[in-house]
Amino acid sequence: MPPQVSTDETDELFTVAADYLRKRLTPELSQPKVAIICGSGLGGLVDTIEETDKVEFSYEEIPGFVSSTVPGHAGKLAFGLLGKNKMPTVLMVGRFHFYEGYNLKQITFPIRIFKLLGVETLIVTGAAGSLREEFETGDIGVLSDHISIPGFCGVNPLSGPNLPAFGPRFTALSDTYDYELRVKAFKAAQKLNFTPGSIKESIYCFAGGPTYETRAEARFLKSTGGDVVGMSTVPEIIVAKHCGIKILGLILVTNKVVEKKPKSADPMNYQQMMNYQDQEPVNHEEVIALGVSKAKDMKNLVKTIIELI
Ligand SMILES: O=P(O)(O)O[C@@H]1C[C@H](O)[C@@H](CO)O1
Ligand SMILES: Nc1nc2[nH]cnc2c(=O)[nH]1
Repeated sequence: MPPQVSTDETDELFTVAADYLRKRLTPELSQPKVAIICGSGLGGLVDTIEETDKVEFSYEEIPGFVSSTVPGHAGKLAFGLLGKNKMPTVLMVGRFHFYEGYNLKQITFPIRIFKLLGVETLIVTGAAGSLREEFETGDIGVLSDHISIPGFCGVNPLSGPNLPAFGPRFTALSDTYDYELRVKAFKAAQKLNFTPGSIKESIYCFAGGPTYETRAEARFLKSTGGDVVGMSTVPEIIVAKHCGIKILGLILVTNKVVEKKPKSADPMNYQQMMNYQDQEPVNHEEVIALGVSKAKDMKNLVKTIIELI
């Protein structure tokens, strides 16, 4: 397991990164109010910013940032004005994942930079597998809560020395997902005439990845009360909550998690055992393709939510 505490994590490092960006932006763009993290296949969200307004930085050039290594995650920060209300916004086009070998401090480093730049609202997007019959591929989940499986084992981005400049040692997560923002998400979907039922409140299970679930793990996750499962989102959300940023989580259901089992399997019945195997394994290409095909809906949704803020 990668080390949990990066030795170079100090208030100073965050300040260096924030100053680096501030110095290269106009006053209007250097104080974003909203930050958006784009999940797998959802990098197209950056097109919601007018080309003329946009200023981009590759992750490699920003002090303290690591690089995106996953296909479908471009690896750049884009600043611009978004929507009719010209909201100053910063987008992370591509995120970092635990399974890339980064520790949770590295993954969540950008969140505290956003805080220093003045961000008040974080919209986290991502791809996830559905654990429930009623969650179809292509549906959008508005996160109402999460279950962090690594968190139960002490794998938490806030472990190690606390940075009091950002928040307290102990952080309550019972009201992590902002109610008003969730209402705005549903209002925006209504305004955009989304098919009723295609956007639902969801509980996100965070699993470390990079493996997708075994059938038994899928059944276990389902029994925990989770609706969808993914390999990201929660670390960033925990750090944002710690430093007092309001949070909205939007998840695109890219696949059904494989978990089917026969009701009464007879191990000697060849035909029944074949049925047991009839669900196709999930793959990342399928996850990205679904993200790209629903990018327009996600873009419109995010833009409309921001116009309601
Ligand atoms: O970054 P997100 O959470 O959108 O990406 C999901 C989780 C894995 O990175 C990948 C699995 O296909 O999609
Ligand atoms: N763990 C997990 N992450 C995903 N991301 C997209 N689909 C899935 C999935 O089925 N399982």
